[in-house]
Amino acid sequence: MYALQEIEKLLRRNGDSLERFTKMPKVSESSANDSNVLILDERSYPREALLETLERDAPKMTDEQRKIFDEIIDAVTEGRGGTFFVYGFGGTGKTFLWKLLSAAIRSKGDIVLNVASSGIAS
Ligand SMILES: Nc1ncnc2c1ncn2[C@@H]1O[C@H](COP(=O)(O)OP(=O)(O)OP(=O)(O)O)[C@@H](O)[C@H]1O
Repeated sequence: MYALQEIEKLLRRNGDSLERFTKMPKVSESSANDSNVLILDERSYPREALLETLERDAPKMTDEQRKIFDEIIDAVTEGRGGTFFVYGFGGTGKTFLWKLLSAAIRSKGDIVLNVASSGIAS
């Protein structure tokens, strides 16, 4: 079904539709919306558990972690975006901070995509 929906979207962008291909199955209008499984997956993290993590660990943040957390969350909630380079010695809490940022954003149903550049860590 998902593949069909994607094909339908491509066709519509070009002024066409699966409707024209009588032998093809049809995509219902209702399933055409909110149908991207990749997006649905990213929005379906267990929010209660994320909120628990947030409530448990957010108060533990150091002043420095809190400052970075607030700055990044503000950029997200205000839709400003930005590029932030968080650095520090091993064991200083970068991953801890990253998990809290992910939990804060995902618990609202918003999307966090983790990516990594290979060859950078040493
Ligand atoms: N503010 C904090 N309160 C309690 N525990 C913390 C805090 N910050 C970090 N930790 C804990 O310290 C340990 C090391 O932190 P973390 O793994 O986030 O460091 P890191 O900077 O990502 O390290 P590395 O660069 O080696 O990957 C983890 O067990 C983490 O849960």
